[in-house]
Amino acid sequence: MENTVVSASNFNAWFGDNHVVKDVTINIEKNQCVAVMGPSGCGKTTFLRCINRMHELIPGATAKGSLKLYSDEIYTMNPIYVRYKIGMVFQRPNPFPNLSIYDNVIAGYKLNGLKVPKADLDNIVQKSLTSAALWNEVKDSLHKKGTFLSGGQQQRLCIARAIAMEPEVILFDEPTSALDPISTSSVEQLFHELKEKYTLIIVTHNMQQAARVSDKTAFFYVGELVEFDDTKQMFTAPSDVRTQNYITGRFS
Ligand SMILES: Nc1ncnc2c1ncn2[C@@H]1O[C@H](COP(=O)(O)OP(=O)(O)OP(=O)(O)O)[C@@H](O)[C@H]1O
Repeated sequence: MENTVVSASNFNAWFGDNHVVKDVTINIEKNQCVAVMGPSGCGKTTFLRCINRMHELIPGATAKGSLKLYSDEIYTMNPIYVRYKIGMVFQRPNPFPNLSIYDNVIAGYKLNGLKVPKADLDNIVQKSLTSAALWNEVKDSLHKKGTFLSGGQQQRLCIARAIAMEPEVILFDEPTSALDPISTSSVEQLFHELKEKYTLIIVTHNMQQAARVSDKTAFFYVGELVEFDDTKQMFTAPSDVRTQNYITGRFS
């Protein structure tokens, strides 16, 4: 489909013999916010980590099937390039503790030895922090360590770090589960702004959050993608009894 940014077709992933993502087929469209839900251990994070080639960093982890960014097979692309284009934000904010706010934002450039003129880096830092709704709070302390920020600010700094690489897609793995309600709300607000420019895929255990922020929801169960539909539809009239059981709290 013309608007599809990420697509999987009969995609599978394993840890050794443990088959944890089973024949997943999905098309994710540009500028959508997609929530990925399901009980613990059903393969949500593994699927997310396949999308930016992080799964293979674990010894014994393998994958098979088609997974594309636009029309390119992700598993034949350069993994470093994949991780620029498909950024990731983790459960716990993980700014580099020894780097300043400024250097955290441009860490992807520094770590990969990309030579960019200082004026351009200044511009990237300002633009990325602005897009992550953090610029006004940190513009006078760019050279202080990122770890002095609050948890919510640190998470927005990690979002700015992903944005700095000009991604197409940003993956979020339970991005607010370590944050207080106010920080959670500011990150959720940010999702609405970010999807104007990027495609967002968010693993969340929080159904209210999925309902608040996502356009579409994917429901995983024991490694299978059981249902993928408009979030409203999924929460009001799911088509599969397993989804129904999950959203009504019959299993967690
Ligand atoms: N590093 C690893 N090594 C071996 N097995 C793993 C590893 N990470 C996850 N698994 C296994 O893969 C399966 C899927 O795990 P995954 O983390 O993808 O599930 P999840 O749906 O994201 O769970 P949760 O909601 O609890 O985070 C589980 O059986 C888990 O034990």
